[in-house]
Amino acid sequence: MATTVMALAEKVLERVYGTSKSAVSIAGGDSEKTHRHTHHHIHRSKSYDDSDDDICYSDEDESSMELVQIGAERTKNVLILMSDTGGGHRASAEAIRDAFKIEFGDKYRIIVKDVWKEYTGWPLNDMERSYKFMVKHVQLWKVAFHSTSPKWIHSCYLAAIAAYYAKEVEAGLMEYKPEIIISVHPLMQHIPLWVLKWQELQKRVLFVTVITDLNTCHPTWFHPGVNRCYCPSQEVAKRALFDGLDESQVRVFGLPVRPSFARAVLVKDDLRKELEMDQDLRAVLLMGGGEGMGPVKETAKALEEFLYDKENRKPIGQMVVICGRNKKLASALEAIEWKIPVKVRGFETQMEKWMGACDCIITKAGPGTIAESLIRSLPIILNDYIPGQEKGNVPYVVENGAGVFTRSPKETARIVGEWFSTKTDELEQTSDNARKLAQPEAVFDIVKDIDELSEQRGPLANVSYTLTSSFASLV
Ligand SMILES: CCCCCCCC/C=C\CCCCCCCC(=O)OC[C@H](CO[C@@H]1O[C@H](CO)[C@H](O)[C@H](O)[C@H]1O)OC(=O)CCCCCCC/C=C\CCCCCCCC
Ligand SMILES: O=c1ccn([C@@H]2O[C@H](COP(=O)(O)OP(=O)(O)O)[C@@H](O)[C@H]2O)c(=O)[nH]1
Repeated sequence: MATTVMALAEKVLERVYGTSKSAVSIAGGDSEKTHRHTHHHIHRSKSYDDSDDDICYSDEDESSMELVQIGAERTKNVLILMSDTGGGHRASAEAIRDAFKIEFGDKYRIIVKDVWKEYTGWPLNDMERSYKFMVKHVQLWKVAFHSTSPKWIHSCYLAAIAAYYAKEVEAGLMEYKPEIIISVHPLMQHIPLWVLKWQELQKRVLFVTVITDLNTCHPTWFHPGVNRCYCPSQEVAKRALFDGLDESQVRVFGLPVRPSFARAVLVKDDLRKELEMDQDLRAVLLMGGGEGMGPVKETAKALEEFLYDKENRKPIGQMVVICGRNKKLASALEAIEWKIPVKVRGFETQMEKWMGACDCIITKAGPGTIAESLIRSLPIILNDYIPGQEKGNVPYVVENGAGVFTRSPKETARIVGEWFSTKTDELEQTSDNARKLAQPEAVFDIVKDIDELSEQRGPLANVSYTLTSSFASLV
């Protein structure tokens, strides 16, 4: 079945691009099918001299693309492919960018881009909105997630989209002239890898995937054509091997979290002063990912009740609510007169400070927020998860003793109330467990491994593209 679908999809591609002398593959791995094509919209002749490692694509026609290798010492371009479907992909992309800068200074030029959004059309350029809509209607997301899990189904969808947008994606990739491409998104393996193969660049451009889901991730993350697949946990690594990746492709370092979490020395008292919080009361951080999802308002109201000592008419705790990009939620919460100290914030860029100033966190099971909370040793109450990719994050936290799961706002507030009064030992124990699970160095291990891979490739990897304006006009 998969083979038939692939063959059909390739026929479509042939119609779109004509016949090319380069090898074209759509799905990769076992179901990969290669054809010989001549894409007549790029007239080029290739000269490649193995003996001195010179790579040179010169144009038959000056208006074409030229690919020239230059000195080994120059800055290498690294393109990180991401999309703002949720806040986690951008956070991981920025973490990788910052770690490259810290470790290697100017050796690499890092570009973080949603190439789909900038270069393609519907549905690829509208994934943020579609995703937001789908996760609001969770049953719809559940069906979409699970029904696209079989390889033949998602390969077929992606091949059809590739047939339509390959030229645009190619233009996007060429613009940034990457020697290394890092995908931090589940839907950004197949199409770029196929374009690289079509361009005969697969051997020269390093392509790695950094998975940002902790457990039950979608199989589109796993593409056998990658040079490396960085898995944040052993659970994900097992899935990668099961889906056909080779052990030599898989590395497990942890989920990449911004270096400001790993490297900063933060003192709670100083942070509370800086953030104008109460110095003495224990603090709970309440959030719902980059989009402020989940039962945030209901939980805030319940917390107000449980963190207020009615007998003595004084608060026993304070609360910080980070609403992310959910402006409606922020203004609704700001309009409430609270009995306890409450800070309502919008999208915060220094999450490490807010987490460092608090004693526990309530959040939906977003992998980024979980990994960051573990680094800050915050006991976690998970109050929601997106079906599919976030479901497995719940046992990851709960079974490791780093937190609890409950969907009930009242139960959540009761647990926080106890942690702040009669069960402070439990709070500390959970905090210790969280610290043990944290992998603050993951992002540095990932960039060091990428650097090593790139060094191993030697000067062959030092490819530079020259994209002439007339090539651009062809795409
Ligand atoms: C015969 C069966 C028919 C079934 C019909 C299904 C129609 C297909 C429609 C939609 C495709 C759904 C894609 C599912 C793949 C999901 C891969 C995945 O894990 O995506 C997750 C990301 C979001 O990232 C996560 O965010 C989390 C927090 O919110 C958390 O941070 C986590 O770490 C992240 O991984 O989701 C996306 O990016 C989804 C983008 C949705 C695009 C919707 C486009 C719909 C329009 C047309 C369909 C185009 C077909 C796309 C091809 C997809 C092939 C798999
Ligand atoms: O105001 C905010 C809210 C969230 N985040 C970050 O957004 C990411 C959210 O990722 P997660 O995987 O938890 O959930 P998603 O938003 O992808 O659903 C985390 O790194 C958060 O620290 C942020 O920087 N500022």
